[in-house]
Amino acid sequence: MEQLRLEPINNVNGSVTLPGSKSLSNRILLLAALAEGTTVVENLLDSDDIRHMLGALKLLGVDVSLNDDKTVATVKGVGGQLLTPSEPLFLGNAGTAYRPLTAVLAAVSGEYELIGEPRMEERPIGHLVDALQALGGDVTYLKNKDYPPLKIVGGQIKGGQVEIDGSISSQFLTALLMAAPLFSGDTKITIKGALVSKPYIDITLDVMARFGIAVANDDYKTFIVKGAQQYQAIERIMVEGDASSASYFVAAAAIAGGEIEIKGVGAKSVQGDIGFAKVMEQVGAKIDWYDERLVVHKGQLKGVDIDANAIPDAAMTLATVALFADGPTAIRNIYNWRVKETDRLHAMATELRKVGAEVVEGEDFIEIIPPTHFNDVAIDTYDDHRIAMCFAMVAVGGKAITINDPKCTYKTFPTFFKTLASVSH
Ligand SMILES: O=C(O)C1=C[C@@H](OP(=O)(O)O)[C@@H](O)[C@H](O)C1
Ligand SMILES: C=C(OP(=O)(O)O)C(=O)O
Repeated sequence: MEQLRLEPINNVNGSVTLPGSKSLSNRILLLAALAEGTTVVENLLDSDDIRHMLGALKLLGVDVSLNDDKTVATVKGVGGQLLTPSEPLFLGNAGTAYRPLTAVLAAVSGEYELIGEPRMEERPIGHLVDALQALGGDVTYLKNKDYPPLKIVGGQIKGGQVEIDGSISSQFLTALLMAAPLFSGDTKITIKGALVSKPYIDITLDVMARFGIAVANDDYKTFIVKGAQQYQAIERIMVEGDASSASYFVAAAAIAGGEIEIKGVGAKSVQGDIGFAKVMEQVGAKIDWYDERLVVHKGQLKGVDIDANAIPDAAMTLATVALFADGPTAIRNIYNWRVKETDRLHAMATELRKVGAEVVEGEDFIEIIPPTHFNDVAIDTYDDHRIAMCFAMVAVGGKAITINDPKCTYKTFPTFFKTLASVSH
């Protein structure tokens, strides 16, 4: 297994340009593919999750051409007419590809098999399949009920009234919303239970609006989408920098600045994970806010007790910032950490303890008491990009650490360690 040794970093300083947002890149690619007309996508993320969406679109007959560094895509929209692919669509462990494609392919004519990595077969999708089946969609499980892989015979959905459970993943509602304009009739979606990760629905509604589809949103409880509509291409669309990826540099500057300028997200971001920067202000970071960038300086860091339901991805970064805070940190309302790339609650608790922290792992929360002594250990990353990136913060805090399988960062941020090195002194 590959390992990356990180020696203690004394100071971070400089400027970072973020790669494009994963959540925006995959939404924009899918809607551009379905649209009438050609869309040019700029600042596209080049990472595994996007590669899986691009691979699927190719097999579905969509013409997408990329520039040399794969950050500009020209997508020739097919106006909702996709091909039946010659082989199953392999979607890796990319939730932002698997879930939206499930709903969209249930809505358009054709036969499809959606497969993924072994971990994808452990990530639930039953709430989405229940809703699609209730609407008359032909979606069946190829192995275990409620989990991928799936077989879909598309083109059966007329719309109507449907409930969807929002308590495990917002991606199910995102998927249904994105597919609903393709149903033959209007759809009224009612949320059952709590809606987790709510800001991701704002990203979905924003991207749909940019491609010409309005959704009536009654306080995130019901959504009405008109049927038999076409997405309309956008001549040029720029993907914002990734706000979840920004979290590592916000944290690094707060722990060891210097000062880091982070270009690509700021006060005007459509991504909920920008909220992490607000949490870091509570922790003690000093942040200057601009529309599309942040400048972050070191602060005296203190423990906080927060509800992180709205920022599940970025909140993982807080768990390693907590190692350098005065006093304990609690991160609450994060049950769905358990159904992402790995059981993140258990994995984070295990690795934080290895470093020397005292940790309480609750069913839906984690509490971290900073170490009195840091152990120089090798961090297992569980094929989870965010665990690898979070634990780099140990080196930023001046303690040596080894990261096992560092290339797991390729899921969303292949250049992460290089970018961190560029601001490390
Ligand atoms: O819609 C999206 O782009 C995402 C939604 C979130 O998932 P959940 O809604 O499952 O929490 C987030 O964790 C994921 O990385 C991306
Ligand atoms: C949960 C994540 O990914 P996915 O889009 O596969 O759900 C993530 O990137 O942290």
